[in-house]
Amino acid sequence: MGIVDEFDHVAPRLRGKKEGTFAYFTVRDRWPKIVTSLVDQLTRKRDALIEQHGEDASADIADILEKFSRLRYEIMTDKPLINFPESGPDGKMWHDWMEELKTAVMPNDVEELTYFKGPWLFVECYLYRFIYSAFLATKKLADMDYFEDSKRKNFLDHLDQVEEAVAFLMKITAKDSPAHEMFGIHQILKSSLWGNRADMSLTGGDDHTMKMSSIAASVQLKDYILIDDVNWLMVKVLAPLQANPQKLKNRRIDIVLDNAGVELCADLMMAEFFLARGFADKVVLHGKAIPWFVSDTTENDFNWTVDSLHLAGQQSAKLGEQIKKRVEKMEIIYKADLFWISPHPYCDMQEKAPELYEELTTSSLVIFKGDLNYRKLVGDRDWDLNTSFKKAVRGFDPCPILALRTLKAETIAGLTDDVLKVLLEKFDEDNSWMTSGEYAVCQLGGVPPIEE
Ligand SMILES: O=P(O)(O)OC[C@H]1O[C@](O)(CO)[C@@H](O)[C@@H]1O
Repeated sequence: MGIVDEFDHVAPRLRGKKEGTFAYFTVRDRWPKIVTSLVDQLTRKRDALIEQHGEDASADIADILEKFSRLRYEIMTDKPLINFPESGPDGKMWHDWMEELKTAVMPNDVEELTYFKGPWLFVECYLYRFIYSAFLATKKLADMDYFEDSKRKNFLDHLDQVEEAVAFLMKITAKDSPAHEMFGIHQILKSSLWGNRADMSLTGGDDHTMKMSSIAASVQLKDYILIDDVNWLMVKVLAPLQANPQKLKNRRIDIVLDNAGVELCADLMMAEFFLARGFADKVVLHGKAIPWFVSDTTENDFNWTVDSLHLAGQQSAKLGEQIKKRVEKMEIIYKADLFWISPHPYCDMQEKAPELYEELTTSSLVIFKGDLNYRKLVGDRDWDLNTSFKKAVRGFDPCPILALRTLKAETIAGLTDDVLKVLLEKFDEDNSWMTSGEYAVCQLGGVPPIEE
């Protein structure tokens, strides 16, 4: 049903207008802060950019700064979203989606599509697309990744942690390793999960350094995982994949990436683990086509990270070489479908991006990394906390899906009564556990429950 849906009454979409919520705080404080930090960066880099690109860059910067100062004002005064120029591969689509949303979802009040009143997920994606359009309209800075510095710094700040985690991976994937075939799955998946703690959009691009390696976190932070379906995943998906009774040669696992930096390193480790331990013949990594949500992975980040792994140490250097070989042999493939930078929940994928959906049906497992992907899985709605995950994804099941997410938004589904009781005792009315990034889920969908 697209953006228009008949299920709206089931659970309302999150919106920034409700005071006291994280969405409200995000629109009021976090978005202006992210825009301000871009302004600071451009001002700081002005001379260097002019030296690199010539005098045209000066006018480009002035133009962007002017647009950003208007953007900040419009966010803070809750103005209606305006169409940006229909440029870029998805410019026309954005135009249509905004019209669709204004006329269909909010038919009685066109004015409602404002920064605070519009659906939080839609408006937040719009914000990052607006920022991109400001650069895209320039003569010299259209290709600039304005979030690059913080992404690279995040990687460089975690070199020791990356090397420690990769050393574990190398040990369990070595040809002569005595480790049982299933050994390491919990650590590798949870290392990828906890890598998601270190994202930079929560802090508006400021430092967010992980003190321990993601592998150490996988062991030490067990109690912070509110839903842990990894055993179920092993039984229902990974064991049959590894046994491969039909001797298939095209077993495929997909990872829908989230942040560059330390999280991407853990995701690359996970891809290598699946290939080296015989769970898949091919791993497809899905990244973003443009700079997105501050720290999301683009193709450039992927290539840079693989090329830079050697900076972390010897084991990481080996991993980097191994990944390059796998990319050449097309055992690891990087893709960036435009759907991942659209504002749609994943229940709309079949309608909005049928080819991508079809492609995912050929996969044995799609792993969705991070908070934004989770918000899109459950439609960014205010579900009752014990609503089943199956209900919240509203029919999205191209194949088994696994969400590896640390909680940074007030939406979640599938909590058991026992977990809810513990949370209630610890936090009472305080919702901070939903947004602090301290808690996490490893949640499986698209396969029958274990007891069936
Ligand atoms: O990198 P992640 O895990 O997708 O998180 C993105 C962050 O931005 C948000 O979308 C809110 O601005 C949160 O959901 C989350 O804090």
